[in-house]
Amino acid sequence: MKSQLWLVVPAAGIGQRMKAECPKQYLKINNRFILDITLSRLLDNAPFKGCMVPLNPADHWWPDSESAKDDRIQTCTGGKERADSVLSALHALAEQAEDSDWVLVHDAARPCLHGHDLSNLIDTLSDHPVGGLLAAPVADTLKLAGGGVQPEVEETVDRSRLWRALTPQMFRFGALRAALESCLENNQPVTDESSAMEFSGKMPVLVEGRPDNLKITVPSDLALAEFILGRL
Ligand SMILES: Nc1ccn([C@@H]2O[C@H](COP(=O)(O)OP(=O)(O)OP(=O)(O)O)[C@@H](O)[C@H]2O)c(=O)n1
Ligand SMILES: C[C@](O)(CO)[C@H](O)COP(=O)(O)O
Repeated sequence: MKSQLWLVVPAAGIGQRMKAECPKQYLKINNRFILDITLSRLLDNAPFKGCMVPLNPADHWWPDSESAKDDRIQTCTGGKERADSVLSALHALAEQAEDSDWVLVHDAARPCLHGHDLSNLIDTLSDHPVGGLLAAPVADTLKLAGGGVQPEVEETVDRSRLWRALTPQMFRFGALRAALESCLENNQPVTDESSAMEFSGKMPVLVEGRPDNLKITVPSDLALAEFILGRL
């Protein structure tokens, strides 16, 4: 039987680095919540069986979103860290998904995902035993900072094999769930799904994606995201 494709969009963060009046996923671009833009760009461009969005328990914006009225989308309660929220979503989907199904995880804060990158990731990994992630080769010279209040260069790092991890990241449902459970049980901090799979001994595939798949993180990212979306 063909593996189904599930979508998890972690949206339970508080956007501390954004220093905004609301969590950044509820800031607006062209009068739409960033979360709604992200979800529509995913759900309208790939055949997902279902979508789970972990929300912050204090989230009171969701009922006013377009997505709250979309019956393709379910919600659950997120956790302390992003990995907790993703695992919470996998637990919420456990009755519906098979271990061999694919789950694609994409940050709510990345609304600029290009449809070609989404379909290329899915097509590239569809027969792969492990899965992988969108990523972009590092284009800048990288410096390793020394200690101290005014950081100084300790060394210049060889960037020839360094990539920036993006999202979506796509793995088999059962394997990702087990990998995240193991990391969290062992207090192994992970900031993306690939790290959890790596800790379980796997080697996820790097699928090159557009560097403008921006994660809105700090205030200056908002205008940049608006510009990028205007050109997609
Ligand atoms: N406990 C958390 C933390 C983050 N996220 C989500 O994970 C994505 C990427 O995380 P990040 O950019 O770090 O968002 P925040 O944690 O909100 O940002 P900050 O670290 O500045 O607070 C975001 O869509 C965020 O909503 C989540 O679902 N649950
Ligand atoms: C998942 C991610 O977007 C890949 O780069 C990144 O790790 C999220 O990190 P954050 O600190 O939760 O923003």
